[in-house]
Amino acid sequence: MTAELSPIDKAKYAAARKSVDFVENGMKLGLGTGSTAAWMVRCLAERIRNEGLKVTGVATSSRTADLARELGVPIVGMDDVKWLDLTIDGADEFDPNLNLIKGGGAALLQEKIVATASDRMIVIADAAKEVAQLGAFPLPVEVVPFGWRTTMALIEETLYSLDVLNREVALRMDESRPLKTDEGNFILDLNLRRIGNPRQLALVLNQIPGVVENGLFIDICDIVVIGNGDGRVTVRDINSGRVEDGSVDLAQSANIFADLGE
Ligand SMILES: O=C[C@H](O)[C@H](O)[C@H](O)COP(=O)(O)O
Repeated sequence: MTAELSPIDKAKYAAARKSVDFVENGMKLGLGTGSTAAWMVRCLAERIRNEGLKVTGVATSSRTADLARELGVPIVGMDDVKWLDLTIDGADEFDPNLNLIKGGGAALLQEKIVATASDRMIVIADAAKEVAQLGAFPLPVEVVPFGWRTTMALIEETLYSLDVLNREVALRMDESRPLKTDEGNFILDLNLRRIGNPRQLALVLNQIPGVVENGLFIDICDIVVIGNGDGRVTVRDINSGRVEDGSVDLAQSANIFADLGE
């Protein structure tokens, strides 16, 4: 079958393909969640198959664990390794300081635990995810189901006290029921339009009883790999300040796509 990817999928593939160049033999890897991270798992599986690369993966969701196992990427639990060499994950938004909004796929809790426990975190994203200021993407906050309406009211009050002008908070639904995360929690999406002080907001939200974790990743990401639909990639390292431009061969994306029978 001849697979034709959309420009956005080509961009995600390009970023994912480039990111697996950072993976070395014997590494313990955090594997992110979402459509871009799924490309990374596919590219990693290809390296395992073709080069005999040996890695141990920790998945950040049941979806990623299922995909990785299906493709032959070895998966262990977080408690089996405790610490990781590298995590590669997608993001919903990233700003010039590589602060992120994550959780569009409801996996932010495991993603944050895994990324924080990694020596390095690489975010892979298409160019549209880059923003000057975080907040256009609604900020996901994971809350326990018990008393979630009270938690939501406390969040709204907190946003008011921080002078956040736009503060629409919505319970994320899965058809007619509240969406449940892998841990059985709910997600509240905070439509704030712009987040003036992401560091402060991340800290304050986590003080509210009932909040388990929020989708702001502050000072966690080290490198972003930005992909474009024509195969161009940019690698930006926040620690060294280095920026490198390159490109990946998009022809291989169709092979991976076809190999998977998609
Ligand atoms: O909960 C999901 C994650 O944070 C994803 O990494 C994020 O939503 C980006 O997903 P995608 O690559 O599908 O845009």
